[in-house]
Amino acid sequence: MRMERSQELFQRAETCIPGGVNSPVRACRSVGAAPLFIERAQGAWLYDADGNALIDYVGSWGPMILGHRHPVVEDAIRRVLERGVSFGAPVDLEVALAEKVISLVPSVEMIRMVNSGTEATMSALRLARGFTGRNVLVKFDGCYHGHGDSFLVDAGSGVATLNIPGSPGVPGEVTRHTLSLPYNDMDAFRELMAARGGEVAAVIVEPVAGNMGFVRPREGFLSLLREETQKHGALLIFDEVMTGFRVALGGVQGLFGIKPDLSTFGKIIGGGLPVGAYGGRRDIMAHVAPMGPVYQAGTLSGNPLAMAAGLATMEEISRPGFYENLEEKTLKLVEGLAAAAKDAHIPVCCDSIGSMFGMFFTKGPVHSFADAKTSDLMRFNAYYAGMREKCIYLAPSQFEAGFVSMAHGSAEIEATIQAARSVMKTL
Ligand SMILES: Cc1ncc(COP(=O)(O)O)c(C=O)c1O
Ligand SMILES: N[C@H](C=O)CCC(=O)O
Repeated sequence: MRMERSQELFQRAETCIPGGVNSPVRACRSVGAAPLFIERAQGAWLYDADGNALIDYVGSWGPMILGHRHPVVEDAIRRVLERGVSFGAPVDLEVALAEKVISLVPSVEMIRMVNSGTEATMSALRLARGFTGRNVLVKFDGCYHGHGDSFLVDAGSGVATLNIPGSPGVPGEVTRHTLSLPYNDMDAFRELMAARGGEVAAVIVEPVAGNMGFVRPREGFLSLLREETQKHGALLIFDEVMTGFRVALGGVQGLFGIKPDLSTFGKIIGGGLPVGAYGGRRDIMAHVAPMGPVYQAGTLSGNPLAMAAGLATMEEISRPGFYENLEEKTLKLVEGLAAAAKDAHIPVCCDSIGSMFGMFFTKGPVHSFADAKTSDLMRFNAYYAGMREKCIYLAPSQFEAGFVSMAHGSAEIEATIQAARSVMKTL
């Protein structure tokens, strides 16, 4: 694989952007590689600056569920370009997207659009604190809820990848209100709520975790969170920035039939443009300014380009059979990867829900961040390097999930499994 142009661009980037990237995981540091600079994308494929064509399982970290350059999404964006790209005033498209999300997610009665998942979770937490008059936030180790101060305690994604315990610049006065528990540990959660439930403003969770690698909730875990929060007057926030419209049309809450008080979204609802959103019970959302006193605002919030791309994406994924088809592709991929590992006598733990998947290099089982960290990272790094050399583009970290898009056909899935078969033999 040629990399001269990517390397040249990265050297330039390192002189003017911290680490050469605008988000840490992209730098590929933990896998000891240099990032590929992407020139363009089409369907399931990325084309880099050196002309390499790669099968993409990152999908811009989740949004590209239809694949790259879907014609319906592009048409919707083009139509907005003819109207103007930003007005800082209400537009019909924001109402349509709000109505669409509300129609698909029963727990969401009102919703506010923001510009990123980080903004969505920060705003939801402020709202939960404003609504309950309490300060304590309960989260789970290895979950990532964006880079807001309160969430940078035992966090997943880049924080886990770079092995950062917290972050300088985050005041202890803020994080002392954050309590982090092992994911899926029901006894620890019961005990915490029994001791401090009356102080808890919100419990936030990735209802299927994707930022410590892919980890599904144990049976009863999410319903326990629902029962205990209700009992103690705390709000339950499902962070569905990654899982929303990814694992199923109604997100994890639709799949498992649990109604959180608030939910956060991002990624897919923006169709690849910068978007986040938080929504939930009407009586809680009524506290958001200007309807209520909890302040939250945004110059570009509800941006028409992003609303149009999101809305077009949402229409496409609402078509009958969409999720069944996508899940079938993903299962085929995951079964193929597991079989490749088995034949090479390499212990792995593969799993998926909908089109979100993961593979740990451990015999498992993996129920928590501590379990995820038993994965053989040297082996993961070698696997990542081998797959990239074979033009399979995976997230450059064991602590990230993978995504299949509607544009992945059997040829791409089969090529990926064959690449894994040959790489696994070398590990
Ligand atoms: C579950 C979850 N919450 C929040 C975020 C933050 O979103 P963003 O990167 O758009 O700020 C992410 C992704 O980064 C995420 O996966
Ligand atoms: N895991 C993160 C989001 O889901 C990766 C995106 C990023 O931080 O750049």
